[in-house]
Amino acid sequence: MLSNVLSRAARTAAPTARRSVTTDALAQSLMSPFASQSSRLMELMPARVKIVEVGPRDGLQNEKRIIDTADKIELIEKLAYTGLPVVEATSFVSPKWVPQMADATQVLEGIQLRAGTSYPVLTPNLRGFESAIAAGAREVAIFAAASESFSRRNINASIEESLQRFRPVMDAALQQGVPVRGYVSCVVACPYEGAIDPERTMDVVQQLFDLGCYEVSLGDTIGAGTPGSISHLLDICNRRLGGDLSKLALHCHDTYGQGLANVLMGLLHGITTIDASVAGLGGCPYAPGASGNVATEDVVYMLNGLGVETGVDLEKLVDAGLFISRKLGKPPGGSSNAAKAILARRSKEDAAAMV
Ligand SMILES: CC(C)(COP(=O)([O-])OP(=O)([O-])OC[C@H]1O[C@@H](n2cnc3c(N)ncnc32)[C@H](O)[C@@H]1OP(=O)([O-])[O-])[C@@H](O)C(=O)NCCC(=O)NCCSC(=O)C[C@@](C)(O)CC(=O)[O-]
Repeated sequence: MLSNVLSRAARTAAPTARRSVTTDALAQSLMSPFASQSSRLMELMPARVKIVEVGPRDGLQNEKRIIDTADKIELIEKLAYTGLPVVEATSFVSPKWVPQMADATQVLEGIQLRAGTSYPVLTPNLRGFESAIAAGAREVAIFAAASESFSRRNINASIEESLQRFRPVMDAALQQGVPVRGYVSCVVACPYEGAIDPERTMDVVQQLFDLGCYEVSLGDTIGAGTPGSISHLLDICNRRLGGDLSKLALHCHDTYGQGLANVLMGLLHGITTIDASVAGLGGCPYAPGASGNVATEDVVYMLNGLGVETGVDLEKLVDAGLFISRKLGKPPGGSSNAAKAILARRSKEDAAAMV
C-alpha cells in the first residue's frame, strides 16, 4: 500500500513548471523520510481527490469592487488551465441581491471551454436555470441551507419553500440531461442561529439527494467548524447515508483558520471532493463576518504532500491567484500561505538569477 502511494507521488512529481525545483516536488520529497511513521495516515488517504474551484463565484460574489467581465473570464480560463476538473464560473441570481454576478451571461458565454473541465453555475430558481442554459451552462447547482434564518436572508425563502422552488429546476434539468449539484449552507453553524444540529443538516442533504442532485456539498458557511464538529457531522452523514460519503463534498470557509484541518478530517472520513477558492477568496454576502474559502493552493500543497493526486499544477494555480489578487488590490496570493511561500521562493530565485 505504502509503496503504491510513494510511486504515485513520484509519478505526480513530474516537473511541470519553469522552476528548477517545483513546490509539488518539495512537498512530496518531504513525505518520504516520514513515510514509515505516517503509513497509517497514508493508508487512510484516497488515491485521488476532485477539487471544485469556487473562486470565480464564491470568491468574487462578496467583493465590493466590481471586476471586469474580461478579467473574470481570464481568471476562469487560467484556473481551468491548471488542470482543475471543475471551475464554478458564476451564478444566475438576482443582480439586486449579488451585484458582482450581474454579468453571469457574458461570463459564461465568454469562456473558452477546456476539455476535461466543467463549469457549473448557481441557479436559485427556474428563471436562473433558464438563463444559465441559454448562456450555455452544462451543469448547475442549487443551494439550500440547514438554518431557517440563513435561508431567509440568503434566498428570501424558508428551507421548505426553497426546496419547492428547486423542484421545477430539477425537473427541467433532468429533462435536459443537465447534472445538478446541491449545496447545504450552515452545516455546523449559522451566523444568526449559532450551532446547528447535524441531524437537521442531514435532513436537508437527504432532501437534495431525493430531488435528484448527483452530489451535495456541505458548506461550513461561516468557517466556525473544527475537526471535532466536522468529524461529528460526518459520523452522522456516514450513518444516515449507509457508510457511503462518495457523493458528498466538503466546502470549508477559513474564518477561524480551521479550513485545512477540516479538509483533512473530511479525507479521513472518506470525502473525496473538496471545494476550495484560489487565493482563499470568498465569503457570502449574507453571512456577515465569514471569510474566504480554504485556499486551493493550500489544499493542493497538502494533498501533494500526502501523495494524493489532484491533476492540478500548483505553480500555474499560484499564477492564477496572483492574477486575481492584483485585480482585487489584495496582497499577492491573497490569504493562501502556500501561495505566499511559493511567491517568496520565486522572488529569491529571480534575485539569485540576476547576480
Ligand atoms: C433567490 C432570489 C432571486 C429571490 O429574491 P426575491 O426578491 O425573493 O425574488 P423575486 O422573484 O421577487 O425577484 C426579485 C428581483 O430579482 C429578479 N430575479 C429573480 N430571480 C432572478 C434570477 N435568477 N436572475 C436574475 N434576476 C432574478 C426578479 O425579476 C426581480 O427583479 P425586479 O422585478 O425587482 O426588477 C434572491 O434571493 C437571490 O438572487 N439570492 C441569491 C443570493 C446569493 O447568491 N447568495 C450567495 C450564494 S449562496 C452561498 O454563497 C453559499 C455557498 C453555496 O457558497 C455554500 C456555503 O458557503 O455555505
